[in-house]
Amino acid sequence: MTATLIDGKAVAARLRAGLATRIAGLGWAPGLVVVRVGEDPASGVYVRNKDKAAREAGFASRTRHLPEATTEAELLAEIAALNADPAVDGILVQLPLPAHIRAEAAIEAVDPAKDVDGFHPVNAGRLASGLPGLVPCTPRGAMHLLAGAGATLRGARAIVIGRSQIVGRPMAQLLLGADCTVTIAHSRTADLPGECRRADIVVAAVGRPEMVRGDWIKPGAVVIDVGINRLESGKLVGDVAFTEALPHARAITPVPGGVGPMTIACLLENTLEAALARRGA
Ligand SMILES: NC(=O)C1=CN([C@@H]2O[C@H](COP(=O)(O)OP(=O)(O)OC[C@H]3O[C@@H](n4cnc5c(N)ncnc54)[C@H](OP(=O)(O)O)[C@@H]3O)[C@@H](O)[C@H]2O)C=CC1
Ligand SMILES: Nc1nc(=O)c2c([nH]1)NC[C@@H]1CN(c3ccc(C(=O)N[C@@H](CCC(=O)O)C(=O)O)cc3)C=[N+]21
Repeated sequence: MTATLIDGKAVAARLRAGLATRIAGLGWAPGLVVVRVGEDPASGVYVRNKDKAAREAGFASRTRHLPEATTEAELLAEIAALNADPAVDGILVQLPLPAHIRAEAAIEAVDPAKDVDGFHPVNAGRLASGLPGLVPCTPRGAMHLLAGAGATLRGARAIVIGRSQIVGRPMAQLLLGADCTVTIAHSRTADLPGECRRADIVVAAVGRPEMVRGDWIKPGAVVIDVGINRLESGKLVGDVAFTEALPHARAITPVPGGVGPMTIACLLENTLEAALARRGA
């Protein structure tokens, strides 16, 4: 067997085109503001890509770039102003923030109704309670890819490797909501290869290049590789040893071109949803 490639770039392009069509029919533009503080170099690229994708789909998108020396109080005041601005439907505070600002404080300052990252504890709590709310973009994108790959979720054994607030935990909640039997693995998990070998669905969100080896993949499993790791050579690789996994998996996402583009498309999907909900449309 050799795995089918799950083309996240193509699925994301279709999703964005669908959003563009819906926005063109609205007669008004949903507003997205990305707040960037300081000069984290990777953030520069991500923020530009988000802004470009948002504009192309017809959103009113702008980036608020604050200097590295911005205090936590100043950032919170900026977020409060965006919360109060009726033209703003979605607010994303780009992470990482400078070390002198507490990320939790910034996340909790965002109006949950405008929290298009889905990171606010109100939205995390809604997800964990099975209630509607804004869902984090990367896990949401991963669910779209699983659906597109025709993966059977009900009753399937799924493993999520990683338990971060932004990827692992919400991913596990979404899989649980889709009736998977979910294992959440992390750095203290005993026998990670053994846990992985039982799984019909593998979601790797660790941040360790090619940690998941080919012989950890159950024959016919569907593999979603969230990891984005830049090697010293400059090459981007995932958390899964891609070439090794190919003969075992039924379908697998590449890095790049897998989950990453879906994260941006789902940010736009969340922004449209937030806009429609806020405006009672
Ligand atoms: N494609 C996309 O759009 C996105 C990609 N990413 C990428 O996804 C990856 C994960 O991101 P994020 O969740 O923010 O990372 P975090 O560093 O916040 O979390 C990593 C998780 O992996 C676990 N872990 C670390 N080492 C091991 C190990 N040896 N075995 C098992 N588990 C381990 C940690 O466990 P513990 O909790 O015990 O410390 C932790 O739960 C990164 O490569 C990141 O770049 C992130 C966001 C979006
Ligand atoms: N508040 C906040 N929300 C986020 O969602 C958030 C964040 N902060 N901080 C950083 C991480 C990372 N992230 C990515 C988005 C797109 C790609 C992406 O488009 N990747 C492409 C290109 C990769 C490349 O060439 O660099 C791909 O995988 O094909 C990757 C990673 C969002 N994040």
